[in-house]
Amino acid sequence: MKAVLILNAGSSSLKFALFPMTPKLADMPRLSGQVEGIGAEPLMSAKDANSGERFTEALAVPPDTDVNGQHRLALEFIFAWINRHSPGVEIVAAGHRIVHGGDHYGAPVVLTPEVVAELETLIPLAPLHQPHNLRAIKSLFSLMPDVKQVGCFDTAFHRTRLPVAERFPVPRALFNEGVKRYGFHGLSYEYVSRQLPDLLGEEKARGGIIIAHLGNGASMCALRDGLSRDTSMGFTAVDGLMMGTRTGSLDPGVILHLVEQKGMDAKALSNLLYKQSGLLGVSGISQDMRVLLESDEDSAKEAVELFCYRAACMVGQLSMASGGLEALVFTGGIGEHAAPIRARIAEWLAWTGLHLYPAANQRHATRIHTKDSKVEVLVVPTNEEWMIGHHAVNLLGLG
Ligand SMILES: Nc1ncnc2c1ncn2[C@@H]1O[C@H](COP(=O)(O)OP(=O)(O)O)[C@@H](O)[C@H]1O
Ligand SMILES: CC(=O)OP(=O)(O)O
Ligand SMILES: [Mg+2]
Repeated sequence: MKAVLILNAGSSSLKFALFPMTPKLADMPRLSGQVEGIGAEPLMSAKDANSGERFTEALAVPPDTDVNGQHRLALEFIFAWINRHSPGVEIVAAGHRIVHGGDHYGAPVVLTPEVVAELETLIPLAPLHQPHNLRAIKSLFSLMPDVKQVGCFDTAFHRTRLPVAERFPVPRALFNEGVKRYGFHGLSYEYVSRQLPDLLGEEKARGGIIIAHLGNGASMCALRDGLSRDTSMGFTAVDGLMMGTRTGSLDPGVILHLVEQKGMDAKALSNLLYKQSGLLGVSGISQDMRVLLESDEDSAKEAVELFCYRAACMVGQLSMASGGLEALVFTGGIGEHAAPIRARIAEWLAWTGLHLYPAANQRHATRIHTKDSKVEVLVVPTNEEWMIGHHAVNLLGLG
């Protein structure tokens, strides 16, 4: 059997899928799974669709292994598992999520060592993702030198954003050097937006839509005519919404204060903004929404409330770019699975006439709004892996 291997390195997870080519890309993967909790307690869960076997195992991580080391272990663990579960499978292509494509890459690309070298220059703009994305590609160069690899960019979907949504109010010279708003989670938005005509009808799907991708990394995208018009993340994936460990938007004066009054250098700041803040920083307990929702601590409740408030504010802000709000769509680990978070965000938005139907929300139904809600509210599981596979097969002319 021929198959396409997909690797999707997120900030706290490494997801994989092996899609059969039968002869075009299958809808469902033969093997799929992820190591989640990278940086905390990595746990591998995977599924073999052929045998129906499900597999879960905590990774043995030597003490003091940093996030990079944990991502490396996760990759080795996944390769070994795929090897054991894919006798008779011929991998004919591989597809990767690459978080930052910079100014140069606006569409999927066949990966060569030269392309990877160029993408390495963007590591400072996506320190939680780009190194892991590129490590997976380089590992496959040596493990499967004959297999063509395709890179798909999180930034690409936002190329249609409004020109005004591209700029920061900084001197022109910086904009010309590439200091601009790119946006991320584009593969997720592309996958989810493709489902909307079926779910909402063609006409409504062309209207003002906001997709909320709430995972360990979180962002929102304003769409009109099915295209990205603006998004909450900017130059880097630390902007916008509050996240698992990232601040999201922050008064730049806070950074000046930390440098001038506390003598923090770039490394310390990066650590604070990307790794010590967000849900983890405010709660002092965990970056994992599941843990916070179960906690009775006031600090956990405060972190959850701040997450929801800032998410609701962003819906208000982005409704400008989408020219109204016909539908709000939840996706990502939190968006798909955390009913209390969807409910609290909806409460803040009640003034718009948006109302959830609690029982539908509780069971994570596709449509979770009441009959009289002025805004449709959907839960649509994302599938970045399928989207990457689709692009890889098209670009390589395999399907
Ligand atoms: N049942 C659940 N309830 C609340 N939060 C959940 C649930 N399942 C997953 N999550 C949250 O989803 C996050 C991971 O989202 P995901 O989109 O997979 O992450 P990544 O950003 O690494 O791709 C976890 O950190 C966890 O907080
Ligand atoms: C761009 C980004 O934040 O990705 P993730 O949610 O996978 O961390
Ligand atoms: Mg993700």
